[in-house]
Amino acid sequence: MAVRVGILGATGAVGQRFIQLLDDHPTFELAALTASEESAGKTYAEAAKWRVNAPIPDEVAEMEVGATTPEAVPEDVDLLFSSLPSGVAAEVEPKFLHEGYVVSSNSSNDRMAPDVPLTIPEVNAEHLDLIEVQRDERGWDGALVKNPNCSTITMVPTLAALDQFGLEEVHVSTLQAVSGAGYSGVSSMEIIDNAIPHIGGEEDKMETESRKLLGEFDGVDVELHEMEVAASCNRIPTLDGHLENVFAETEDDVTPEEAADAMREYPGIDLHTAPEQLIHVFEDPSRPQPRLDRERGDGMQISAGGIQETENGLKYNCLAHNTIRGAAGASLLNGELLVEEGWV
Ligand SMILES: NC(=O)C1=CN([C@@H]2O[C@H](COP(=O)(O)OP(=O)(O)OC[C@H]3O[C@@H](n4cnc5c(N)ncnc54)[C@H](OP(=O)(O)O)[C@@H]3O)[C@@H](O)[C@H]2O)C=CC1
Ligand SMILES: N[C@@H](CC(=O)OP(=O)(O)O)C(=O)O
Repeated sequence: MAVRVGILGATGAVGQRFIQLLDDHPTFELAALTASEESAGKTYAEAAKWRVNAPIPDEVAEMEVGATTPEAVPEDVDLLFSSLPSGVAAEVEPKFLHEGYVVSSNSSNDRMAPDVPLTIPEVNAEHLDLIEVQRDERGWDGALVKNPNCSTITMVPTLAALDQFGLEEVHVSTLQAVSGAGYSGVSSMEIIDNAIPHIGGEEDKMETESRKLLGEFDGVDVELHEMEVAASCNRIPTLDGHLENVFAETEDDVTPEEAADAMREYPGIDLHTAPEQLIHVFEDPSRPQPRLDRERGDGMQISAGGIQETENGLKYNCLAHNTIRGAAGASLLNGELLVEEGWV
């Protein structure tokens, strides 16, 4: 049976990716679109500055955009995807949760809240049971689930694969695409012929969210993973696809071959939007590259390569599409997991 879904913040860059990914989805039927007061009342085609390189699906172009309030969303909508600016989401999402909506959110507010599941379905699906705790503590009939930050989600599946060797310390340096900052986030004069060695708040997100994602859930709390994570985040002039250089220290000795096997064999999940193989490992040390590899698995696969031994562990590179696996695709996959596990 079809699951009726809506998108909060549907006109934005991530909202547009949701629309692209929901087109022809086998179970999700798009039934509501919301945005700011400025867009409310317009058709989607009038309200959205469409920038995806495929046309707006015909049936979506003519849909009316509503205000981002529970009253503007039909009651029979089962699941909401949220891609609002985090300040707006912090104010608005709780209103929907009080009204009983289940919200799969990409916005960064509440990701580290102890009673909010922060999930990558292939990595820590069991954290979803935090919803019980959340409902008890907040009195919500609905449920709030978050996906991690785009740079975090690029690295964490590779770390999950290496955790069997005892992760102790992780250093990561990122080369992040401009789409991560949104359409007007970085001006062309700032970024062409340049690199910017600072992205506000990003390093802290990578250092904390990764430890929650790999943390142990005991049925009540998530105990953060003990590894130390230090991140350095940089913006470079690519359009999509975050590339990261990771240095991982492990308790046990691990060869590059063992690490590559662990990544290749890390299990995927049987959900519509999930790639068949979660991590693709390149032998060619010059891969992965953003332009060549970001679309692998329809933008949902993680790529890794250049795995080498260091004194205390390994170094390697990884890459993912930041607005698909790192944003809309991540929320969509969490939505599919919520349905699969019976929360919707
Ligand atoms: N993981 C990643 O790579 C990325 C994550 N993100 C995160 O996703 C979220 C959305 O980002 P992005 O799509 O780039 O943002 P945009 O600015 O492109 O879109 C924001 C959306 O929110 C709506 N909106 C803005 N203000 C309000 C308001 N006061 N009330 C209701 N709706 C409002 C906008 O509507 P309107 O068109 O009417 O203004 C629009 O639909 C952010 O939290 C961002 O940090 C973003 C990019 C990439
Ligand atoms: N900060 C990310 C994008 C982003 O918006 O992240 P978050 O979902 O944590 O707000 C980038 O610039 O590439």
